[in-house]
Amino acid sequence: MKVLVLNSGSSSIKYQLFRSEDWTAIASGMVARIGETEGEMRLEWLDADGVMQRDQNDLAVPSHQEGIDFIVETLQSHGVLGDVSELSAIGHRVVHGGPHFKHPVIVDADVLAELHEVIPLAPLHNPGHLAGIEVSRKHFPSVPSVVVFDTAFHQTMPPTAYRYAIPEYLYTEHRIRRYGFHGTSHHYVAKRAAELLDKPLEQCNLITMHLGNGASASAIRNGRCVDTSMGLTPLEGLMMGTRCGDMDPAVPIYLSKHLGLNAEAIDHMLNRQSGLLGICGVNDMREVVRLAERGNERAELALGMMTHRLKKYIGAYYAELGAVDAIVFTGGIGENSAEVRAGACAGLEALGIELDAAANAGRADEAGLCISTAESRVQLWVIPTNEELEIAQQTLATVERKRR
Ligand SMILES: Nc1ncnc2c1ncn2[C@@H]1O[C@H](COP(=O)(O)OP(=O)(O)O)[C@@H](O)[C@H]1O
Ligand SMILES: CC(=O)OP(=O)(O)O
Ligand SMILES: [Mg+2]
Repeated sequence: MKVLVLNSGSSSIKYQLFRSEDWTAIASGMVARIGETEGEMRLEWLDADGVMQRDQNDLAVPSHQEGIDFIVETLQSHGVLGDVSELSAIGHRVVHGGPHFKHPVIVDADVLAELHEVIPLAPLHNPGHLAGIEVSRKHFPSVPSVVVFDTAFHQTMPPTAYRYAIPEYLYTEHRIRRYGFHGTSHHYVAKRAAELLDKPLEQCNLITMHLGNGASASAIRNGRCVDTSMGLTPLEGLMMGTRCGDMDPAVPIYLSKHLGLNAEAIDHMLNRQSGLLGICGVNDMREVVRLAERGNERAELALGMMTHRLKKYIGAYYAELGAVDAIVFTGGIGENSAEVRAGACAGLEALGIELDAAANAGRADEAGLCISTAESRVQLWVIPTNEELEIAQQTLATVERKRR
């Protein structure tokens, strides 16, 4: 049997098709630059002889709807999806589950209505997710769709970590609190770290750093999340590609009062024009590092700001946890940028955090890469995330629980 996973982001859709017997990815790919004049489409799949095939083009993809139509049609035209009766379920990443969703659920009319309600809490992400669900229900009306939430793993946080120090009714009536995101990824790498540490997850204290376009850190005590850096929305916490992360909450008030910006303009500025992009004009970390190496001062500052804040969160979460078995780096930046990892760990030797520079220069594959010295009290690991695999496994488990 097969499980298809759609991970629709703000401007891209990543997908993988798994064979559930052994969780082999039999197809994977992405549609990116949705809404731009040139798109980017990549597909890799195993053909009938088990040989990996590739296809790519740069045709424009006007919307998420068309992107998903395109994915399904491409999979079908290459014979990868085959007989629809072989598809057990479709798993969808949903960034914000709001206050209601603590576990994955099978989509029905009530679930769809609740998802529409939480769109304002994740405006960059949730509209794309809904398009994904609607289009896959159109193509495969008989196949259950399951939604897996980024917020779910963080539901174990205590109120001391998830409440904001604002009037109580904002929480009780409006559910304004810290939710946290990238939970599927934090959970996946935490499980992998436990395997690598050779301990049950329930006995591991970890700090996990998911550093992609969006970035967040989590403090994990005995395998459960006790704090995370993102908040009501994915804007709080670390500095990101285009998002500002932490700052004085008076800044938006100042922008409104003294620069005359309305809510829409402030939202756009802080979500899409800030972060690395706001400081040095580019948001791709590869480009930031290249510019910084050539002595570009704005890029040096952007890199320095990002690693300064990573270090602050490592220190804060270390203090919260009291003892830390390992710090895990993942996401496009965490998996690939030795500069960012080195900057985040520099000067933390007194905390028992010792980076091995030669190991840090290596490449992490699925097995994970240990980048701490043998003496380091806290192990440092690079562990590639696989949100799609985690979603596929939770999707199948959800459908099977329903059948029983
Ligand atoms: N070799 C690399 N060195 C540094 N940064 C990288 C490298 N490869 C990818 N990245 C960065 O990873 C980020 C994207 O991360 P990813 O996890 O793929 O994003 P998303 O949040 O969209 O899933 C980009 O900032 C990109 O520059
Ligand atoms: C929640 C979030 O920030 O997701 P992404 O990193 O995919 O943008
Ligand atoms: Mg991501």
